[in-house]
Amino acid sequence: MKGQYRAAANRRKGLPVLGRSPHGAPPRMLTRFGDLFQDHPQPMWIYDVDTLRFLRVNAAACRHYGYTTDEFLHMTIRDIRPRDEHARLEADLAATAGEQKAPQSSGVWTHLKRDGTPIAVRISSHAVTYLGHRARLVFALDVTAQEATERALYRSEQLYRSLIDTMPHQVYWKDLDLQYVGCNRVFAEAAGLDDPQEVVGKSDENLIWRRQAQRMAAEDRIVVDTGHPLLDREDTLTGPDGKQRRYLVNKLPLYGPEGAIIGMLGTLEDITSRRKAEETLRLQGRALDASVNAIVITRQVNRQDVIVYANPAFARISGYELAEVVGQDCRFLQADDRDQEGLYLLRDALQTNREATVVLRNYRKDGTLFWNQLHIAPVLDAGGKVTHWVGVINDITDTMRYQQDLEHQSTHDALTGLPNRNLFRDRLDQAISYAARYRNQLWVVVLDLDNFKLINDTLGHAVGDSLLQTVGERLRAALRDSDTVARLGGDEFILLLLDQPGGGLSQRTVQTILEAVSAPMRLGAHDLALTCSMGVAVYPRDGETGSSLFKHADIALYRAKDGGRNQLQFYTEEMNDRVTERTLIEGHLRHALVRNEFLLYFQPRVDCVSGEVVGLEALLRWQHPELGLVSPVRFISVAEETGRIVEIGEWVLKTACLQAMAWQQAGLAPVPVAVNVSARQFRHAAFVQEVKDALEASGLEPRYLELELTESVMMHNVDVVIAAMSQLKEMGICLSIDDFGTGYSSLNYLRRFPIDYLKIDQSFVRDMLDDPPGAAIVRSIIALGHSLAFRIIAEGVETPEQLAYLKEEGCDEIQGYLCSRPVPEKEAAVLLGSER
Ligand SMILES: Nc1nc2c(ncn2[C@@H]2O[C@@H]3COP(=O)(O)O[C@H]4[C@@H](O)[C@H](n5cnc6c(=O)[nH]c(N)nc65)O[C@@H]4COP(=O)(O)O[C@H]3[C@H]2O)c(=O)[nH]1
Repeated sequence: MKGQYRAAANRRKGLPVLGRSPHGAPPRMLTRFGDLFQDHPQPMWIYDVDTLRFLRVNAAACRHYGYTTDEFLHMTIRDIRPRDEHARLEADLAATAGEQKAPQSSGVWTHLKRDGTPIAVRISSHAVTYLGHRARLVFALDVTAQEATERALYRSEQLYRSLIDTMPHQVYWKDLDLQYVGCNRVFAEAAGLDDPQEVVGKSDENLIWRRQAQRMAAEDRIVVDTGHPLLDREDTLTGPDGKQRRYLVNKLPLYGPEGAIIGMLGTLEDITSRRKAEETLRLQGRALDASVNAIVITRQVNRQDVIVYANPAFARISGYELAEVVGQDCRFLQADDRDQEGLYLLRDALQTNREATVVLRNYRKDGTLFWNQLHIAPVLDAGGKVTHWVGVINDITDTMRYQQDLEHQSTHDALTGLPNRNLFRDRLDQAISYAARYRNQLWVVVLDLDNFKLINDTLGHAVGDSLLQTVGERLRAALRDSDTVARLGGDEFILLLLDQPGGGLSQRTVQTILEAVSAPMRLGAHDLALTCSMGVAVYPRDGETGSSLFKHADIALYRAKDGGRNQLQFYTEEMNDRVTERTLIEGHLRHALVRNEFLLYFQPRVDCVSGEVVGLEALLRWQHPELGLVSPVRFISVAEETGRIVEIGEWVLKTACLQAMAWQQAGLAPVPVAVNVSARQFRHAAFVQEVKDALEASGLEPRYLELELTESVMMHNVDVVIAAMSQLKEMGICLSIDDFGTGYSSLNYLRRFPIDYLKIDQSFVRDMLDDPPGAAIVRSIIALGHSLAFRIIAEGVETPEQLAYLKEEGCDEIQGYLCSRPVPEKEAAVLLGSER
């Protein structure tokens, strides 16, 4: 009873109830044990192996865990464990399920105090039977603090190890014998070792850089002996691949806890790539500096492209000192010249981060222009973002100047510097579209210098050239800035006159130009008075396109020249008709010879004194099936222009000779036949031979052939002409100058030519009786002609009064309607027959 009471009391006190003695009284030993259990400073408890319920806990357990004994006795050993340890607990319980009596350690566990604080507890236990329960007595040693220290120590060691290992540099440490005590992973790798531990106990002689070992040892020795560190020294060492690598070496003394040097710590930084990169940078920098192209690097700052670098070539090209431009926006290079196509392209490239090449007008510090072919390229960072722009400036001023020169040459006349035909056409086309929009007029004036060829041939090309230059300058000066004067080539100029508000176009405008050209000019030793002929076509009346205005002005010019030069002609529709007719004639003329459409008429020449027929002039006629009998006035000039006159002339020569011979053979009076020879025909190389052939073929004696040449024949290649004339003269052929007075040969000039007759042009004869100066000209031609021993023939004599006057003035022969019109061969034969 007493024992039962005591057990109950003990239970109430939380004392262990270890079972009863077989006699029912609590054994003394248990009581002692109970005290020991209860008072033990280490937490202890007994739990039921089947229910896991606490059966007894000691005071230290209550203190440590914060539960009362009662609370413990209502709990299981699961309740003092965090959830995540439950599985481990079950596994442990299963493993210790046997009735091992021996104490068992089951390691360190996490328990929870009543307030939830986790603690690390080392558990050891052994099986007991407690009050009939299968139970375990548990000793719980709180190792939380110890664990924390160990963990911290472990972590610190780990940290230190990983710190050293993650360092990009090689780290090693040696003892006083200069043997390696440790190193990091990088060092081990560089030394060709698999693990840092392998270095321990080794010296440099055992490692791959053994050749440099002695030198390294000497350095190390200084550090450990003197305590002086060796800092930032560059060295070349053998790398794991056997290649030489560049290192930055640091060596420091290592001190022990007592402050004595116990070894040394070394670091090696592999700077091979850095040095290579530096070398590359140095070379690139040098290349930038030495580049002939200016190079600029910019960076965007506040939406401005600010220069951060410019090379010396930039300073040379731009004239700016580098210090002046760094920090500046590149815009200053364009000054105020902002409206440039290149700038728009540049802006676009900058906005879209594209490379681009543009041409810009830039200005040097001194304000002079230079053409810049700029290539820009973005510089990207590792993330692909544009950080800078590189600009390569190429000074293409010379190229541009050359291009401009070429362009100028292709659009301007080299001699006068005036626009040429191409540029004129451009301007004309532009002016037409402007005039069309504003309903304005514009005038196209083709201008041709009269007798320029004569001046050029007689005074030389140098005089001719300066004459053209002077005319060019005068024309330019006579025109307004808005007008254009261009040189078409030779002595032909073309003007484009614009109708301007307050300055309308009038004949007076063109008259001013005419006067500007004809003002006397002195070229070297020569005083010249020049005249010109002009043809005008007016937009829109005479044409709405450049080419029609061109063509019509040209037609008008022809008319001006035809009309006796030194005049101005406005284009008319009728002129176009003439051109149309020329085209028609030209077409038909092609077939005239082969179709045998030519024939000759003859006009007698009569001696003024005797009244006898002293010669016949052969005059060409063209009998065309559609055009009828075509006058030579209509077709000779066309034949001359097309060159067809050569073969036609040859036909005339042959036919005239044959006819003259036929008349002679028919017993008619043998008189010379005069044949007209055009300048172009005469210049033909085979002309003299053709004459010989015609005489031979007909059998006509040369003295019965006369050749009528115009003054123009004598204006070119004078020596060649004289030589040909002399040959003809030697053959016995007579030569005459036709239409004398209309050309520009002076009588003095004529002296050089072997001529027999001068034929006074009919225009003088026609007017001489009504026009005293005309009569004076006729008189002087006769007088001067005679003084040079020429015979004088007057052409176009129609009236007895004219004949009387001419006779009185001593004219030798006449030709004209007064005697006879040109007549066909049969009628001519009659005239000759009547002479007999
Ligand atoms: N008003 C007027 N006219 C008169 C009178 N007497 C003669 N005529 C015309 O005056 C022209 C004289 O010939 P030309 O001065 O050599 O002028 C010639 C000559 O330069 C050229 N021509 C004619 N035949 C030939 C030829 O075979 N070869 C070359 N190259 N030219 C030719 O054509 C020109 C014109 O020839 P045609 O029409 O035959 O015109 C002829 C003749 O019909 C007159 O009293 N009054």
